[in-house]
Amino acid sequence: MTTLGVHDVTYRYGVRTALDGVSFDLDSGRFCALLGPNGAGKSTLFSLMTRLLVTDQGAISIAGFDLEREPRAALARMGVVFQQQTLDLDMTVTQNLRYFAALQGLSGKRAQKSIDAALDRLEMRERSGEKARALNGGHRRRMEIARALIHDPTVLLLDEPTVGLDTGSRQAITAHVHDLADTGLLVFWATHLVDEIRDTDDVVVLHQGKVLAHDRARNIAAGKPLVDAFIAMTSGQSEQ
Ligand SMILES: Nc1ncnc2c1ncn2[C@@H]1O[C@H](COP(=O)(O)OP(=O)(O)OP(=O)(O)O)[C@@H](O)[C@H]1O
Repeated sequence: MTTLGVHDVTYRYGVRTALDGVSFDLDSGRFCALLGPNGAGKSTLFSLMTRLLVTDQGAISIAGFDLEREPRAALARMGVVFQQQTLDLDMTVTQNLRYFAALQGLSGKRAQKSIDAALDRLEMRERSGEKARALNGGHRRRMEIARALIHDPTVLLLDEPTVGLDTGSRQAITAHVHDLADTGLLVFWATHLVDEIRDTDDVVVLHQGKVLAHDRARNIAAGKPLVDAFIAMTSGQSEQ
């Protein structure tokens, strides 16, 4: 069964077409990069998947639930890390996570068990008593990923999660999230940074609102560095 299905999705901001007939299906246990240059439509697609935006053109399904017809069930199967940081810096790591767990209807021992498991997955347990403000950018991001996992989602969406991080933190987060895919989660990771993608990852290349390619990274690269294939695909096409 398709874990994340996007079928013929179109979205316009007034006269500007941000997404134009976008379709792809993704399976569990995979890391899939949504790769596109600035303005490709990545954030618009994420906003549609999280229902910050809605469209009547096309359909999105998550873990078998249609986002339009069964939004609660669909959204409950998804964990999201937005591009902008969304932590309360004056609360500790655990307090931030407990607050989010409560929003998801988890409390008491059940919440604590989920919080501990999520912290362990991101190697953040020993930082749990620290205020978010005391953490560096990389650890704040890990905490946001831990938070997105508390309700045990099927799909983890991350919108350019390494923006603003130093090289070491970027590499650590990218590696952690690849490990999550190995545990059976579908990870859908928007980026314009080709070096975050491994040969064995799936890639959806988005440009000017259209899917240019959907395949394993090594197939898209076709024996060249992926960055060369990406530049060749996305250059030489006029802006809308
Ligand atoms: N609120 C808006 N009003 C009008 N046009 C918009 C709006 N938001 C985005 N767009 C346009 O829609 C297109 C897709 O933008 P989007 O932000 O989804 O791309 P992106 O791939 O996420 O880019 P970035 O990497 O820069 O965030 C762009 O042409 C952008 O200018």
